[in-house]
Amino acid sequence: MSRLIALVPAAGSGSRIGTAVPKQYLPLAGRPLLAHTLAALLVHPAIDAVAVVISPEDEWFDSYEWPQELAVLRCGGASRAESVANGLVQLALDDDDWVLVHDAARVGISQAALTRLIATLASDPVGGLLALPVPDTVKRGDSENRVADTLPRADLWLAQTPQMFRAGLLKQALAAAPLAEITDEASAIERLGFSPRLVEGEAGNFKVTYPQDLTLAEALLSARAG
Ligand SMILES: Nc1ccn([C@@H]2O[C@H](COP(=O)(O)OP(=O)(O)OP(=O)(O)O)[C@@H](O)[C@H]2O)c(=O)n1
Ligand SMILES: C[C@](O)(CO)[C@H](O)COP(=O)(O)O
Repeated sequence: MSRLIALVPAAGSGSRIGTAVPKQYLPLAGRPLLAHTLAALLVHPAIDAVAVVISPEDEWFDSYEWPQELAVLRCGGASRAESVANGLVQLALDDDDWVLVHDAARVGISQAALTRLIATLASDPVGGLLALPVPDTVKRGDSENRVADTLPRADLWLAQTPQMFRAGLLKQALAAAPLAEITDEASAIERLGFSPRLVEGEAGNFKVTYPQDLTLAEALLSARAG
């Protein structure tokens, strides 16, 4: 029987948030940011195991206590895609196993969104991702920040994570892709000619990217804690 393994890339530097402490270890509602993301995955009943990819140079991870069942892979690479590809190599996976890749920085992932993704993709031949239909009018800008035109948005979605694919297909896709150009798993799969399924995500599953996102994330997590 195939398994479902969550893989969390957490080897980034958080350059856009610009803090001395790397983004994944910033304190958020009483715990390092990464701990919230891992906790959401570890409690989901359909997920068999959770692995985190950290940088080989990481000097922070060992300062905290982590759940014993967490697999820690110290093989992060120069880009997110490289960290995911390296992590997949380290895990002993069957080609049929599902891999659910989720950004450490998306702390707001809910159990309901995880269940929706996993249930929708269980019988899908390709796999897919959480994504949000674009809610605003979309403008293309020119080099002087003036509007060049307004784009039709009916078919536009904002890609979130988790992104869930069979291990064999994902490994093949990442091995064939120019990793420096790949910003998510789905785009590597697309390059093989497949069309990943879009499953409706949620606004709370945003990626903590800029300093102001921390306030939002803290409010979301505190509200959920009750
Ligand atoms: N070489 C890298 C770069 C990113 N990531 C991870 O990929 C996720 C999404 O990346 P992003 O939010 O862009 O994080 P950073 O790369 O840390 O941020 P920035 O781009 O602002 O430097 C994060 O959980 C991050 O830790 C990773 O594992 N390895
Ligand atoms: C994978 C991702 O979260 C999808 O939106 C996103 O591409 C990762 O962030 P980055 O800024 O591209 O590293």
